[in-house]
Amino acid sequence: MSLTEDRDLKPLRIPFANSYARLPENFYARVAPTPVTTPRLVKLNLQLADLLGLDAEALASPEGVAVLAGSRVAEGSEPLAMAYAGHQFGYFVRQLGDGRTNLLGEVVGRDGIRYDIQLKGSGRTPFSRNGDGRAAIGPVLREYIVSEAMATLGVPTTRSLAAVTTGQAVFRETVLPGAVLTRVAASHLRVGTFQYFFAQGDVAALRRLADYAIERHYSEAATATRRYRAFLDGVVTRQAKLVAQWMLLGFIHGVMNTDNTSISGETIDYGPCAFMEAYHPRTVFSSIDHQGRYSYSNQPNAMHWNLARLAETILPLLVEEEGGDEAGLASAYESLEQFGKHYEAALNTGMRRKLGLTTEQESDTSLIEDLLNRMMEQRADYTLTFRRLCDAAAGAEGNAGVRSMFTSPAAFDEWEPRWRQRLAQENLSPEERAALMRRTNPIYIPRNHLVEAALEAATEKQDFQPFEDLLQVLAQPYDERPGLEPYATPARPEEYVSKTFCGT
Ligand SMILES: Nc1ncnc2c1ncn2[C@@H]1O[C@H](COP(=O)(O)OP(=O)(O)OP(=O)(O)O)[C@@H](O)[C@H]1O
Ligand SMILES: [Mg+2]
Repeated sequence: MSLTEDRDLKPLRIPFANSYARLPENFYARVAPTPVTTPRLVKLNLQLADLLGLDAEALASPEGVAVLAGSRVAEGSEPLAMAYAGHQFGYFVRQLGDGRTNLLGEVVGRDGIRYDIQLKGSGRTPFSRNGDGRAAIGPVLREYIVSEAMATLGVPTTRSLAAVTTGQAVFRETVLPGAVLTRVAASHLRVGTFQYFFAQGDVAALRRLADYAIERHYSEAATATRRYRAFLDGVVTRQAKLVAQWMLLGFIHGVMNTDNTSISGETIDYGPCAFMEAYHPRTVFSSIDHQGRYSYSNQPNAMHWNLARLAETILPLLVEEEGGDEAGLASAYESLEQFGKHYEAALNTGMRRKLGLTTEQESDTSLIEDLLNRMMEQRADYTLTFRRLCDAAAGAEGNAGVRSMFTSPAAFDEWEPRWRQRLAQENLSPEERAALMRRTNPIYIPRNHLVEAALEAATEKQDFQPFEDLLQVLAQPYDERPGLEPYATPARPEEYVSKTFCGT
């Protein structure tokens, strides 16, 4: 990138305003990133830098790149690795923690929100266990692509500020180029952070952590009569809405462990994630998820389970707040019960919108289910079916695209009259409806084979052009452009399934 060759240096100043580093010492380990040999900037997110009030030119200078690679600690940075525990595929691990990431510090963005700036892949920490503390270029770019695509699609998520290569090899099944991702989040608090102190029976730390989370993310809870209940309600509501958004986009997180479930309600940790292509509720991408624990349709259950683990950790606070064991427990249950209601509401509203409906009728649920069942039987591409439905909404002459999604188009033809009858009960013109639908059903998502191709070019040939091209297309996911058909098309499933998505 030519910006790195700029000799006219601007000093790098990051206006850190750290709060996590003020918490007690047992919340983290103070540890600086490990310097690397030859850092090289692959990508800098100019818009995000601007939102954070950071000087992009200075970030792209050799000094800035050294900071982004972890070779240099910027002034005001108080690097640390956060402590956390977590249930991984249902099994509890008392101590995980940031084994390959360093929180550099926090900045307050132009939007007034406080953001963590964190390096991922920046070397060993006291939480590394047997890991090397590093990340390979492929997974770093996958996280960059998918997190930024999710942000553009309006899904709460961690963001990607930069990707740099380290010049050092990492050893996985093969030797791979190493890289560091600069990740930005409203915070990196996880359900697992609460579990860490719960496992130690440290109620004082839990209270401190909950108060910190309330101040940072749920200020409305601070003034509530039952602040910890209000906090739990807040997390439950945000996570229910988040998972509904994933479902509406066909997004499969892949590794919904409690340490990968954020308190802020943002999507975090893009490991074995993928967008579903042929619709099937039981789709799994992670090669280690043999039981389908984190399959597409199990995501709401998995999240509800994770939230129950959170509720468990703050039970002592709820008991105190309610003035008794039973009342405290009842409060936790009541809060968790809200998950289904919020999830269903968000899902149904979103699904109606996908179908072009602006009003609500009870029979809509069965209309949606009927379509999804037909899509499942016919292995119809999830994203494209809804997108081509927008063309059909403009008039029956636009049916060809959506019909072609079904192996047997009769499956669509049988459903279509039901849908058209329902549409006729609303007062939108076909053009208005199609336009509305095109703003909710993306045409471009991070197609798995394109993500893989971009990662492969970067890994094998240090060719970052496919990565750049993909990012550019994904920056306008709703706006269908001529010549970009390959970006909208799935690979043949048999080509795709042969790849595994677990490289971290
Ligand atoms: N190469 C590695 N070296 C050291 N620790 C690692 C490495 N890879 C993963 N870990 C640690 O293993 C645990 C689980 O890893 P997981 O893949 O969920 O997280 P991650 O992708 O490293 O990070 P995050 O959740 O912050 O996105 C975490 O504690 C993580 O820090
Ligand atoms: Mg993780």
